Amino acid sequence: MAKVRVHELAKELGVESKVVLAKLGEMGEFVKSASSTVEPPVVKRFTDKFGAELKSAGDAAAKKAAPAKKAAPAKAEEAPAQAASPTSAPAESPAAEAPAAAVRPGPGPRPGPKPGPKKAPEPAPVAEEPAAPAAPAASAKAPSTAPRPSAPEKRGPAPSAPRPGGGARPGAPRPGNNPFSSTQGMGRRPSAPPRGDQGAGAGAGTGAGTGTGDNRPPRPPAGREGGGAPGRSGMPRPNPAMMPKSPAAFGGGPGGRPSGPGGRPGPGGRGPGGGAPGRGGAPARGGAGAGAPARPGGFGPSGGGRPGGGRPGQRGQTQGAFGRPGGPSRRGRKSKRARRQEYEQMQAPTIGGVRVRKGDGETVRLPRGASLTDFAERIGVDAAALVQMLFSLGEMVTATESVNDETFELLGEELNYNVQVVSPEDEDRELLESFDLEFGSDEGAEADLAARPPVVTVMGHVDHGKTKLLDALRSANVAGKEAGGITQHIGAYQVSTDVDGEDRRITFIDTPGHEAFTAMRARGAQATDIAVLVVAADDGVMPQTVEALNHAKAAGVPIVVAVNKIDKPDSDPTKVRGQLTEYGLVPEEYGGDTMFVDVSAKSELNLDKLLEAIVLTADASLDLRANPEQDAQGLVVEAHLDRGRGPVATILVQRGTLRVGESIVAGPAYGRVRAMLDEHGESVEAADPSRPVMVLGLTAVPGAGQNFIVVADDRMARQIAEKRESRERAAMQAKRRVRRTLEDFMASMEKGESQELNLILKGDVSGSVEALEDSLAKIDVGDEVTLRVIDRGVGAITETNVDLAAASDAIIIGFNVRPQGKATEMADKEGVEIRYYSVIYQAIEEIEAALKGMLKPEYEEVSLGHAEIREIFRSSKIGNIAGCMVTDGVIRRNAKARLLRDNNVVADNLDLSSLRREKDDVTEVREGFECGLTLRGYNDIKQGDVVECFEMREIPRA
Ligand SMILES: Nc1nc2c(ncn2[C@@H]2O[C@H](COP(=O)(O)OP(=O)(O)OP(=O)(O)O)[C@@H](O)[C@H]2O)c(=O)[nH]1
Repeated sequence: MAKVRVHELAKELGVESKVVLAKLGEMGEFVKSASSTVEPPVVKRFTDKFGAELKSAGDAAAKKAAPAKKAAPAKAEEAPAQAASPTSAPAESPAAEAPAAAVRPGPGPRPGPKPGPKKAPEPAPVAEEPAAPAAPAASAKAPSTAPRPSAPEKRGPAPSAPRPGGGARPGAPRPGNNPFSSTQGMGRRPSAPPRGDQGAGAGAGTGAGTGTGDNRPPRPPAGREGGGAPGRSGMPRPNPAMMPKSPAAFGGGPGGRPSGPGGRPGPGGRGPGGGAPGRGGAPARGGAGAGAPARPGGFGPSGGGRPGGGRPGQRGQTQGAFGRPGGPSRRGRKSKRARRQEYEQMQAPTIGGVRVRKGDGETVRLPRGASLTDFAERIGVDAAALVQMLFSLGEMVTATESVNDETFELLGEELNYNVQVVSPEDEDRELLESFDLEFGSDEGAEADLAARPPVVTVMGHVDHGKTKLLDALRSANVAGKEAGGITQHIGAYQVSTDVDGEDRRITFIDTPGHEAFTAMRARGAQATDIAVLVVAADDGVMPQTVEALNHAKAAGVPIVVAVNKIDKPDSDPTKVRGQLTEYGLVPEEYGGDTMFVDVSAKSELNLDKLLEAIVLTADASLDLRANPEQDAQGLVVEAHLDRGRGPVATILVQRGTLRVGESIVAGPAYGRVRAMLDEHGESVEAADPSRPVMVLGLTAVPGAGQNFIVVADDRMARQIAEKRESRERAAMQAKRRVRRTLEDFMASMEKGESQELNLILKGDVSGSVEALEDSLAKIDVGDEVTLRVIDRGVGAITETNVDLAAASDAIIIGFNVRPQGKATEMADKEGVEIRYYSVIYQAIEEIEAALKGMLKPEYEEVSLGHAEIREIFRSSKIGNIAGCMVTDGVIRRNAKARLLRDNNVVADNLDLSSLRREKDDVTEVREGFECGLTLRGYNDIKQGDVVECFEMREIPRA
């Protein structure tokens, strides 16, 4: 299904584009204008939702217009019919025939000559004269001038001929019938009915039709022709704002270029008829055609032969004749718009010196990362006004920059809109919905659900043995099952265990630590069914034990406690039980409901008991079932870029079955599953619920915790992925933008600097990059220094990274990755620093130190001592020398000093420039000693004054 433009959709439903735009807006679709395209799924949703409603509204509107439409043709047809009736005067017959024929233009050409000769002889000689000229005319022109109501025969011949522009018959402008018009198109405007309408009205009176009226806005005076007005009266008046900007907007259709006949009509010159609401093009032509015989020397198709020159009525059609661009003059419209704006402005309140129209508290939904321009479009104001408004509110934001949620909230409050920034999850759900997809729930009924293995995450304090335990569980299992199998770390694995004679599988997420767990949860993804809390029996409950426990509890995940290292002599499993009881984890043996298993990862002790406890806990507190038959869905556990295999992602199937060859979209990555491997490196054809597999074939590296979903085809996958990517980018920009108020800006300008550390993070797996970024975000060094991660990614450090770093003064942090190609060389040349790490904490520590190094030093005053001035020696060379007694502390040369008189500071921040004991220059003099000193540039000292000596010392940053 091809994309559809808004106006096409509107036409289909018979409503105005703005109605469709408004409805789309209600649906949360962000469509700019009538010419914007709408994705097929959105169209479907739209028509499902509003189709019926709008269609009926559209029909109603059409019906309203219809009577007028129908009335005219009816009248017209009636008239000829009457005319043709035997009761009519014979003289009228020929003329009457012509219109009759014209009503059905198809046979048009025939009737002309036919009735002509046939009936002409019959009528009385009186009739012969006028009829004769009419007949040929009819035969030649009837088709084009088709609509000729009763007027002609009444008015008779030539003089009134042009008038009958009455041609204004809707059916008249039949394609290809006008021998004079080369431009006369085949139903170029399917909107013939309105034209007919107008024509019917306008033409009736003005004949002048001139077709020229086409693009004109309504001109009330046009109604002067009398006929025009009635014809139009039944119609909605075209809104100037809705008028196309150029004739081209009409598709150059008959309306756009009155063409042919219109060109020649002498009568056409009477333009006003054309004043009829523009589209009267067709009928006008009719009129013109009628006029043709009178003025055969037109310009032909170029139309507007003498379109009244600069008359407004003529615009839009002058091109051919005068070589002027045929576009409508904008003067009139502009002033109208300006007037409207002025009016609106008058009603608009002033905020910070800017007039912006306020809302009525209506809800405006914006995607995260939207810009002021997006917001301005939704509420129909000028983006520049919003920029200015924000500026006055202390925020400096450009119109196209992504704006953060708080700023939108602020704006919403000021302007009385309920701004809803759609959360990424909601946005994603809506995105999938637009493709008729839903993530997160099983399809089908209860009966379709089948039991699935529990998914387990191992958490606990540092060094309590998480990794060791995961390794032990895996190798013990592998050893038992497939001796010799080479296990690979793919981020998750499955083991099986025998519980009550039943073979039960358990899936372990192989990235220990609650960082991975929380990172997933932060994305709204919950992969974990059960948490194994590892506590070393020799160490007991530690801070991270509690943290992990809280995370699991917050996620509502049942906990199994693995009391580890029981092989150690100083282990005390009982103590661990006691400690955890305080945190609400009461062992079963104490009457609680938490299973505690004493294990030793090192000696592989009680591992089977731990597995059993997991299965039993799952059975007792969880209903782990999923539909294995549907299209697969799940989560990305880990992903990285493999040199040989390209992007590789370990995914966990949560429901459905994933098969090789299926199209999937995982976060912003998509592709077709080329191959699937399990933790033993064996290829897998199908992965059922709770099964972790490594998937090859994606186009990019998705992030840990992002969801994946099987879709119908690659195209859909790509569309979803692209949308996600652009949204992610926008959201990232919004997040990255440091919220900087005007005050901040001023302050940093005053300081003459602003300190910012830009980083580019590269890591081997997405999990580590995310963990690093999250941890960096938590470094708090106050407001003076900001840390910005300007780019992050998985894979080697490339020249592009160096390029970006050079351009933005950034440092590149490589975590378990090396540079690629000439990246190092380039970095040296560009002066870009690349730092390599393999331990996260080290990276964080160093960056924190760097940030602190960027802080301006802070000083504190440290009092050194006091000296009382006992005597003053005056020297012409060096000024007044104070003879002092150090009363406490020390007096140090080059230190700072202040002068106190009766305990009041009389001079501050003086420099103690020289210090002597006896005749020797000294650096310091201690309490109880006499000394002579001078204060640089200060001579106003008196006996009894006290010199306080102090130093400014840098305060070490915490
Ligand atoms: N004696 C004994 N030592 C163990 C046992 N389990 C783990 N260890 C040791 O404890 C240390 C830490 O084990 P890891 O598995 O690395 O601990 P971890 O919790 O994964 O540590 P982080 O990854 O730093 O959070 C290692 O030296 C292990 O050999 C055990 O059951 N008994």
